[in-house]
Amino acid sequence: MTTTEYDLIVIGAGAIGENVADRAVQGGLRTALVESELVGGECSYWACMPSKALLRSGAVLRAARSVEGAEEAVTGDIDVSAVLKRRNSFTKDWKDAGQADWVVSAGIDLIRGYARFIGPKQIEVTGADGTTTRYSATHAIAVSTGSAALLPDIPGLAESRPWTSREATSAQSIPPRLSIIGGGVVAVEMATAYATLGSAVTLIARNGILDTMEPFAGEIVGASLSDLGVTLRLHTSPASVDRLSNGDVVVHLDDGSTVVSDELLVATGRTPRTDDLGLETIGLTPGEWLRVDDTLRVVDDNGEPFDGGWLYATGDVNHRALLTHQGKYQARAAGDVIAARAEGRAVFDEPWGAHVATADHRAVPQVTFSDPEVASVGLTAASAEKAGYRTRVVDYEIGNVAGASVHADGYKGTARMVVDEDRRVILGVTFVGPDVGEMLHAATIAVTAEVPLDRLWHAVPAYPTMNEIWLRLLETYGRPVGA
Ligand SMILES: Cc1cc2nc3c(=O)[nH]c(=O)nc-3n(C[C@H](O)[C@H](O)[C@H](O)COP(=O)(O)OP(=O)(O)OC[C@H]3O[C@@H](n4cnc5c(N)ncnc54)[C@H](O)[C@@H]3O)c2cc1C
Ligand SMILES: NC(=O)c1ccc[n+]([C@@H]2O[C@H](COP(=O)([O-])OP(=O)(O)OC[C@H]3O[C@@H](n4cnc5c(N)ncnc54)[C@H](O)[C@@H]3O)[C@@H](O)[C@H]2O)c1
Repeated sequence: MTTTEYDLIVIGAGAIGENVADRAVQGGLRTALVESELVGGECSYWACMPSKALLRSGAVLRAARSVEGAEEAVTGDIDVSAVLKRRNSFTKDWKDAGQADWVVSAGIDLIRGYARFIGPKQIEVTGADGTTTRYSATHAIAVSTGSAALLPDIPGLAESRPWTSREATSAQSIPPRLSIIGGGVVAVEMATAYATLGSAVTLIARNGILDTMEPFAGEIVGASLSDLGVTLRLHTSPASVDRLSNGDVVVHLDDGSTVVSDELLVATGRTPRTDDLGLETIGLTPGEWLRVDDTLRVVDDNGEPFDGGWLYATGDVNHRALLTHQGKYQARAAGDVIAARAEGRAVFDEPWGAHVATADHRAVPQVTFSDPEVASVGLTAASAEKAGYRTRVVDYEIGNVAGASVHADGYKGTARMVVDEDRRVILGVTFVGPDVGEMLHAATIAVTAEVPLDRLWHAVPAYPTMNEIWLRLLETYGRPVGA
């Protein structure tokens, strides 16, 4: 069998793999990108975009209903079929011709099929018709195979044909009753979407809601899910699941009660897509996340580049931050550093250098598109304390800001800033409230650039915008008035 050679092979053409390949080509490398399903990956077809499209119409409707004068103009209900049609347009009806065209136009060789390692720097790709072809890389292989929904080991669950995020984001009709296991981001967003679109939703969350975020985020979002009609079953776990002959799904909870629905969505986290990648042929363990250094090189148990440093992993599969924007940030660094190393150019791998993903450790922004939204970056108060910082926590009600009171009648929201008292810089910010997602980037800049609080006073927010929350947080923190 002949083997075709490339400088770099990227496995997985999700948002992250595409960007690794693009940067490497721009850096002068002959690059192949292998994809077994749809070019664009999970984010375009079964995650970010369709989920946000399912949520947006309801968010706009609620926003109009929260402003007197506009409220009176809202005379009808949400148009479910129009929402689903709009969602389908974002996923291009699950066809990837446009994204595949972009890959080719970027100078990347697109290889359709399922890739498996057959040895160091070597892969075999199985096409849809079962034929296999072999490829080798002179410099590097980057694994960008993403993650899949994790099905917990609950008796009867797998047999009851549960939905994962894929079915929840691509459903063409709304089940009358939907139960959801999980209290994280997927569970909360899909509970919001499906309750708005007419399902009777029950959310089963063993640890409460959004439990890795600031506690007030889960409290506010939980209360608003209840207002939307979602039944919350918190601090209880599913013991077993049955799919009855009439199609109903029954979740038996560990408190002895049951939840019956038409569909059951499992939203309990992710598992790496490394189980069938031939990792055993290169000395790695199938099914594990691929641990990397800050230049996205896979590392061995001692933290050293694995097998001399030809293997990279970017995006969900390295488990640093399971978010598209953060994976793409890694991809830019990885594509550039692979090209720099291959061409013998300078490598900038010091913290915050051009070839590292330092922000993964310190400043990961995330917006949860619940109602209200949760926008956060950096450390929570609890995680900052755990990390050993001497902190001060400043809270402020966003509704007291003039811009928020104009934005929506009775605006309710909370902001928190976590300050490193030794350096007087911000470690983390969380905003909860309608439309706070669009305010997050200022916080990301403040945390990433470690802008001193004294200088932040000079970043004047425009009046009357909700960004005046910054001024209120600083005033609450206090400013030295001089001796
Ligand atoms: C419901 C949901 C909503 C989300 N919403 C957001 C959001 O709003 N914002 C955000 O930032 N993040 C969001 N995320 C997270 C985001 O979707 C992921 O972080 C992102 O998709 C990861 O991209 P990736 O390229 O690493 O993996 P993927 O997008 O999974 O791409 C991996 C690609 O590799 C291919 N592949 C796998 N194995 C092989 C193989 N052996 N050979 C060839 N090809 C292979 C797959 O087919 C796939 O196309 C959401 C996730 C979910 C589940
Ligand atoms: N807007 C966004 O940025 C966005 C939206 C959706 C998803 N995502 C990303 O996708 C990833 C996956 O989201 P997710 O919500 O599936 O995971 P998650 O880790 O956010 O939440 C998992 C939830 O499942 C619960 N859980 C775990 N095991 C369980 C079990 N055996 N029984 C009962 N409950 C169990 C956990 O307590 C938690 O509430 C996240 O890391 C997130 O970054 C991002």
